[in-house]
Amino acid sequence: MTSQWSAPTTDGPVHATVPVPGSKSITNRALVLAALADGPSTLHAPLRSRDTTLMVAALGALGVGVADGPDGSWLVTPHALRGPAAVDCGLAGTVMRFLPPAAALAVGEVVFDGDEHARLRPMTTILDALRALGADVDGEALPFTLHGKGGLPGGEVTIDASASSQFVSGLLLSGARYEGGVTVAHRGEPVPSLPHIEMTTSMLREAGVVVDDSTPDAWRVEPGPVAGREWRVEPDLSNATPFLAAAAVTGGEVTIPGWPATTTQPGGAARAIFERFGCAVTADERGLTVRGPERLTGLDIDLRDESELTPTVAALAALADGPTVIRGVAHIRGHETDRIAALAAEINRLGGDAAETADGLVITPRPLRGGVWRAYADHRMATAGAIIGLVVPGVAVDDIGSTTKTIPDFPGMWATMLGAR
Ligand SMILES: O=C(O)C1=C[C@@H](OP(=O)(O)O)[C@@H](O)[C@H](O)C1
Ligand SMILES: C=C(OP(=O)(O)O)C(=O)O
Repeated sequence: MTSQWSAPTTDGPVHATVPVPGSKSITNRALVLAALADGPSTLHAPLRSRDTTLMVAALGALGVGVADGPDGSWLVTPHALRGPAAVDCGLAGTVMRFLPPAAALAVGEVVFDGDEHARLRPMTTILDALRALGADVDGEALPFTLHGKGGLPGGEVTIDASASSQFVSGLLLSGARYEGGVTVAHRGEPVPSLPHIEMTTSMLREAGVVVDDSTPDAWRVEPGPVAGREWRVEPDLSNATPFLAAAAVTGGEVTIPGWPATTTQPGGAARAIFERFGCAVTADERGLTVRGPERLTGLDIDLRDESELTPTVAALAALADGPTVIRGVAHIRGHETDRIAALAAEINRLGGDAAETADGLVITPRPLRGGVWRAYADHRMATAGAIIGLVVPGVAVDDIGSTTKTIPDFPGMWATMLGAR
């Protein structure tokens, strides 16, 4: 179901404190690790959105117990994974890439499918890797079927992970439960979104798993138990960026409470990125605060490590004072939609000047006009449209419902933020 939304325009600086829900990436890793653990786990402040409830439903279908705690937490009781089961991945990369390596441990058949666009997202690399590690898989992309044998030999595999870091993360998350553990080597163009692999290795270590990542482009997970534990989920720093952008484009001030002092989330790079656009950024006991400048500076930026920030950066760039070059994100053509093509098309539709390059965009600011901003079912395209709509009257986002992928109530949060000034 799609839902057109008139993006609110503000006639003054936005001033607000905006608590943001938990990290999608941490929540879905914690769920998988909790499902594979040797005892119960609790996830405190998990994200409850489409991507994470799909993960919970899938684990439930495989026999894992996930119950609601009294305070919004999730209580996970592991169980030997079993089919037959059907897994709906929606459009979630973390479900389609993190769950098959776990489901390969199940007894019985597990069928995976997802949204129409999910069927186009790259999967062959991880399915071939699972075959090389001993799994029996029919298919090259969604939909596909895993014939689980109750365990997996594991061992060494070489893959080209240049299309997604999630291929590496997915194999590592379940690797401790394979008989020989797993060694993943990458050969090819650079792996994108490397902080997300650090998030994986760091969470594995928190669960007591032995990981060796001392060699670039190679990761070793020793076989052994995964500990059940208490997981505390940080706020989603990438989802914080549209709200921080509201301060940036209106010369206002937005604070995100609970911003961690250190993090493996690539959204942590938002601090430096907003500074480069000319914003003042401070971190104190209230959280992270961005103050918008009179005019945003255009910049030349490589977003390979934090590629999921590209839609926010592109929206800021379209409203800046000088041209911006975004580099290093060729692989985001395989995200929820082809984000390079989508951003260029939508900025240009509103009268802007955005040109696609092989690995990014060149955006030259021009006065923008209202019109329909298409989201392509992509939550971050939708929030990019909301940012532009703040200062360009008459922008309507065609599918604001897509934001439920990782934010339960984006329109409500946006309205509360605007009402606070
Ligand atoms: O592991 C994760 O949680 C993610 C890894 C990244 O994927 P890519 O490596 O495909 O960019 C990121 O863009 C995505 O939003 C979440
Ligand atoms: C690329 C993204 O999501 P996914 O986890 O579905 O890959 C994203 O959230 O920007």
